[in-house]
Amino acid sequence: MSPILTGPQSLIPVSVVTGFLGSGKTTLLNQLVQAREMRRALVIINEFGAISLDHDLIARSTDDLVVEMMGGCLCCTIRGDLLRTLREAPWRFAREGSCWFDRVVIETTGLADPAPILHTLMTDDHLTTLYRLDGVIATVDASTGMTTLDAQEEAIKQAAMADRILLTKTDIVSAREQTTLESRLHLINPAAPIIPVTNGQIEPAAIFDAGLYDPAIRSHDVQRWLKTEAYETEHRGHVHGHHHHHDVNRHDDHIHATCLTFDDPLDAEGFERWLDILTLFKGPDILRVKGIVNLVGEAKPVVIHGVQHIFHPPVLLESWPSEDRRTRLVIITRDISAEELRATLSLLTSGITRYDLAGFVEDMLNDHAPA
Ligand SMILES: Nc1nc2c(ncn2[C@@H]2O[C@H](COP(=O)(O)OP(=O)(O)OP(=O)(O)O)[C@@H](O)[C@H]2O)c(=O)[nH]1
Repeated sequence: MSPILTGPQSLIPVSVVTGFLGSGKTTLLNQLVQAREMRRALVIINEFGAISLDHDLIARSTDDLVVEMMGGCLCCTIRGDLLRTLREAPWRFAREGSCWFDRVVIETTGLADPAPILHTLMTDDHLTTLYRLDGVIATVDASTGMTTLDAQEEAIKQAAMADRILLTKTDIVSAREQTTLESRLHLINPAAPIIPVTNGQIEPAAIFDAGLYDPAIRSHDVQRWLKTEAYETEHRGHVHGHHHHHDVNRHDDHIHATCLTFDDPLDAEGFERWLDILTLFKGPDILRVKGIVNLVGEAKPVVIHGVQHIFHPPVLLESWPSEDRRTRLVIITRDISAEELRATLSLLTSGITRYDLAGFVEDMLNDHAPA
């Protein structure tokens, strides 16, 4: 390599896109990958839970630049999957003997604590000879951001560590709600510009090439988190926040993902009723519903997105992304067990009786009754 190309600028920039469940990371990536600046980007997606849908949902034209990682929560597998993927990528994706990509974008899971990810990117001996951390981008959902910041520490960390905060879904909140959330975000992270973004539409220049990530200009909390991470890595192995475990569907004692598949097409009415009742009674604890659905009488697949109490308009895809025509749902819940969720599935069957429904509603209410 010519000396002119050595130094930090010759390293491949890595951007980390973080943001809580359903806050619009994939929507943003789907827009970004269309941009000229992203032609030679390697995109690494990680998803929480055993069934992966993002890979099917990301723009088809980008197939060969998307690498997907499975196996659970990215903050836990950092030592394994991500590290290995990044180390191997230059030769695994070499074309005619040289590294083919000139940028890496990593989408974290919505539950990822960014600290261990950033720590690894900044300190791993091998990675720092290949890559430089360009920037951390956090998406914050304007419609559910406040409740999320109240309930989930991960969301605060994500916003605090970002160089840029992208405030998504401002199209569905009032100006007042937006301002209140912006003020709170500004307190959490005074250094990051807050950029409103609708449906992922933003110029890549506005978020890339932020310069070397510099924790020194981040808040004291961020420095403390990064230091804690360094300490824990050195002294105790990788332990942070939640228990280490091998169940890919579990994040901590409260949050876990349930994956449901249905071989036969679903009745639209029953399906809708089931979703309605779930959100009505369990709304705040249904953190995320994501799925590709095969409905009776509809040849095209329907993609559904729920984020807490908000159900986004379903989208009809032009065609099935693969041979797999089954309905696949991922439901991420807080303090609702997979068994409880499965028990609600009787609502999906069309021949439901009033009695069943009443019983179900009663069960839900009892669950919420004070002990
Ligand atoms: N109205 C509106 N909806 C949006 C906007 N951005 C994203 N959405 C919708 O929000 C839902 C979730 O978006 P995703 O991009 O899948 O969110 P995500 O952060 O990738 O979700 P996870 O990977 O599950 O954490 C989808 O239905 C999107 O269409 C926006 O700016 N406005």
